[in-house]
Amino acid sequence: MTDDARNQMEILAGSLPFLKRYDDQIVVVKYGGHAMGEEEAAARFGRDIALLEQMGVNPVVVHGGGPQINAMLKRLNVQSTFVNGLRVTDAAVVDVVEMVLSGTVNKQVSDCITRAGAISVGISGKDGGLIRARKLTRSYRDPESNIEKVLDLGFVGEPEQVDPQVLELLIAADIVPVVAPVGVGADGQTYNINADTAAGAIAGALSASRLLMLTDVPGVLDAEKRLIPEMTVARAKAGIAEGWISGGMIPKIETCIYAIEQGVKGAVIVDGRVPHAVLIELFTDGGAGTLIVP
Ligand SMILES: Nc1ncnc2c1ncn2[C@@H]1O[C@H](COP(=O)(O)OP(=O)(O)O)[C@@H](O)[C@H]1O
Ligand SMILES: CC(=O)N[C@@H](CCC(=O)OP(=O)(O)O)C(=O)O
Repeated sequence: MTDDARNQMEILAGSLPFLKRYDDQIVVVKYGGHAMGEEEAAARFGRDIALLEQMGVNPVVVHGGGPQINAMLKRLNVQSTFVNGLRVTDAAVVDVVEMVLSGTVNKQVSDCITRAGAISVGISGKDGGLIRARKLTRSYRDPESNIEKVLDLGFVGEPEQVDPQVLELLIAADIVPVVAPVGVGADGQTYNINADTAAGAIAGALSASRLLMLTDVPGVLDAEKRLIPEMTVARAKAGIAEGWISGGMIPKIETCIYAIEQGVKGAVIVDGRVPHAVLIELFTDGGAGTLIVP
């Protein structure tokens, strides 16, 4: 037997405790638009998810697509801006958001997983009554007048109720669900939901054992740009207040805190551009990225 073959078998044998830990467990993977990268990276992600399914883990993918929406808005000459990592979404923007997320991106992601040998079905939060949304209302203190004001983000929604039945049916049939973060209101209005928020709500509703947030940075970085391997909820909140956690990292952190409060055992922010990021996180002792702990 060659050294290579021996090493390979060592790795396989070493994964037994992790296989037991995650056997039949639900792992929600949030696949950020920035993590998607080139074709080869996406194919590799598909193979990792297919491998998890084959190993007896139940992966559920919730994807983003911020950069992909930006590209389409630019092509169509529609303007949009962000406030605290959330896209201000008017009627024209919400149409483009749904088209890109539930269309192109959703199908690309489920196709990557299916081509890697698992069966994957892409749906949006509007399918099967998965995500009932309501308009997100945020208040902020106006620095000039020091008065509390309500921020109007248009058709940005937050999950009001998640009915995981459709996901449970797919999981029971050994199908990997891929979810686009679009929800529908009681009145039939389509809402643009931040993908991190949607992933957290789905992880909570499914009582997932892990929530992995794949993005384009090594994890949460401190004010000196050093990776923080483990962070308490209190430190995360301080980071937002002090400003060294900003932009798209804010909904990620808020989601991890929410998921932990809902009973998800571990919420991690990892660099999705690193080959096999998902497997490293789940099947090694050290893991990767930033683990948020209570
Ligand atoms: N403290 C921080 N640590 C890491 N990234 C941060 C921090 N504060 C802000 N960010 C920003 O958050 C971004 C990740 O959020 P986002 O762009 O929404 O990613 P995704 O598309 O994967 O959801 C990073 O690229 C970085 O620019
Ligand atoms: C309300 C809001 O901001 N929605 C996001 C939905 C996509 C998303 O979250 O994509 P990433 O995970 O790639 O950032 C947006 O319009 O960009």
